[in-house]
Amino acid sequence: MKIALVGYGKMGRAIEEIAVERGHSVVAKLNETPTAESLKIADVAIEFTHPDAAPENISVCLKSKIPTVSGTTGWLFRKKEMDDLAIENGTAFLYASNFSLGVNIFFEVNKKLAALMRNFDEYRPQLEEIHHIHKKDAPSGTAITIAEGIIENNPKFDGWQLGQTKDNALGIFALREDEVPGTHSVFYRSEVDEIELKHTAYSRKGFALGAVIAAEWLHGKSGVFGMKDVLGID
Ligand SMILES: NC(=O)C1=CN([C@@H]2O[C@H](COP(=O)(O)OP(=O)(O)OC[C@H]3O[C@@H](n4cnc5c(N)ncnc54)[C@H](O)[C@@H]3O)[C@@H](O)[C@H]2O)C=CC1
Ligand SMILES: O=C(O)C1=N[C@H](C(=O)O)C[C@H](O)C1
Repeated sequence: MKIALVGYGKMGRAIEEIAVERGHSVVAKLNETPTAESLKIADVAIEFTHPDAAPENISVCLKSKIPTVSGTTGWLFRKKEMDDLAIENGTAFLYASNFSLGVNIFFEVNKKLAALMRNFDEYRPQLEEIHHIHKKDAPSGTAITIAEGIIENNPKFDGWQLGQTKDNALGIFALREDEVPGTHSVFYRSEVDEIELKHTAYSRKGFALGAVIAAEWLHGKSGVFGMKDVLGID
């Protein structure tokens, strides 16, 4: 498969390494908005850039009819526009807040735990995410997906907020430390004990592998997809 890397930063480089190991060729490494010309020979585009740049980058890829995988976080208020563009242009779009297998399993366990805990008012859920100091957005896209999983399964919550909360808002603590690749925890705390569900990424390799597997899966398809489709999770 011929891959265009839109964004050749930490993730772009990690994706290149895995893509080449898996027999693909990287035909473009772009640190600026792509053009139809720069994408011409690509079978798929993989976009990991910046929250402010992602919608324009993805639009160009989809209008050029290139199936596109995006992992950039912090721009999701414009997701529906991108989904519509994929359909209008007869191509494919796949977004995931986190491409690692472990986190996608965590997402499912989190929803089941939230459903179980909704009848136990003595436990209050709270989220924590820890990332490297270069991260542009807070909370992380992954933490937002985890929060949505709890809100869907516990009618006591109707939204999330950064920091300590009371009542109906789920609290998310976003910490920035050194070069941490990404750690996410859900705590259920009572007066007497605590339950913790935690995922720790040791490096960016799991994110990069998931993005390449998603691109392999997307090649030749049309429509709007997520990691659940790639992993066959119902
Ligand atoms: N979904 C997932 O599994 C993961 C998502 N991410 C997200 O991916 C994004 C990128 O992360 P990193 O690679 O660590 O960041 P980075 O800062 O190392 O790399 C971003 C690259 O995008 C380039 N860029 C900036 N504006 C651009 C534009 N208009 N067009 C094309 N390229 C442009 C920059 O020059 C830079 O090389 C972030 O939003 C991060 O949160 C990161 C890891 C995993
Ligand atoms: O910026 C990062 O590095 C990461 N961003 C994603 C997020 O916002 O959830 C995924 C991963 O945690 C790393």
